[in-house]
Amino acid sequence: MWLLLSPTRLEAPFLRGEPFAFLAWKGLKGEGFVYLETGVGKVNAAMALAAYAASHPVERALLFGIAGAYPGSGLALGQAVLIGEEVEADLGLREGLKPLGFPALRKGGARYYNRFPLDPGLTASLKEGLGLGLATGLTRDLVSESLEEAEALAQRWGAEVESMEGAAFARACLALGVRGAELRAISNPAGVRDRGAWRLKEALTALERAVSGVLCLQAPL
Ligand SMILES: O=C(O)c1cccc(C(=O)CC[C@H]2O[C@@H](n3cnc4c(=O)[nH]cnc43)[C@H](O)[C@@H]2O)c1
Repeated sequence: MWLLLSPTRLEAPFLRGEPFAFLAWKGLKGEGFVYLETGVGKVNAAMALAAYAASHPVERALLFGIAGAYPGSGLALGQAVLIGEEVEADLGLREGLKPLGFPALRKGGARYYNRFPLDPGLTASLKEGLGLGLATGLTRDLVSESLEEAEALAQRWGAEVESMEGAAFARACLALGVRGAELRAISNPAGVRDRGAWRLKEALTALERAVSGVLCLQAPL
């Protein structure tokens, strides 16, 4: 059983199931999955996963949604990618959390500051099963508002994809011991606010294809 999460219902119009309410969230119970609409941003993503996992067994979780692509990423509008690692870029100083001297998370002898891996085994299985590429995600509660800002973030952190939830989900998965993967479809160039340059329809088509593929994969993941 998958726990599927997306920030908005607009990113999951293709999912069919029995509607239900869980605390502050709405969801669907479908064939092989439970879906939760988390709401936008880091706190919503982490809260929805943690609250659900506190009262239900979660075998594996997938966060999916639209995202921006940084300049020079090589990613096309409408392209779906899996995220291997997430950067929480608005935590600590502009240089990150390390200069402050304490990690965001300690787990199994490891210290995590601003970078949080998604589950490597689950991500590798999805990459092979779906034939998708892998990218590094960057997360902030604020979206980039110019190409200059987007370029600087991409350079500073070595990231290709910008979203508002990924790092919070990855970090919550690590903290809770949930196997988690993240799938994004590129809707816009990061830093470009002109909606005429966005390709929402193409991104939603790519999400539908990839999420349907995830639900169809037979091998035990
Ligand atoms: O109005 C704007 O300038 C603007 C710019 C970027 C994103 C938004 C959203 O409302 C999207 C929120 C939603 O989608 C994800 N997303 C999509 N593209 C981006 C992006 O370039 N940077 C960050 N997040 C993006 C995000 O994860 C939210 O869930 C509006």
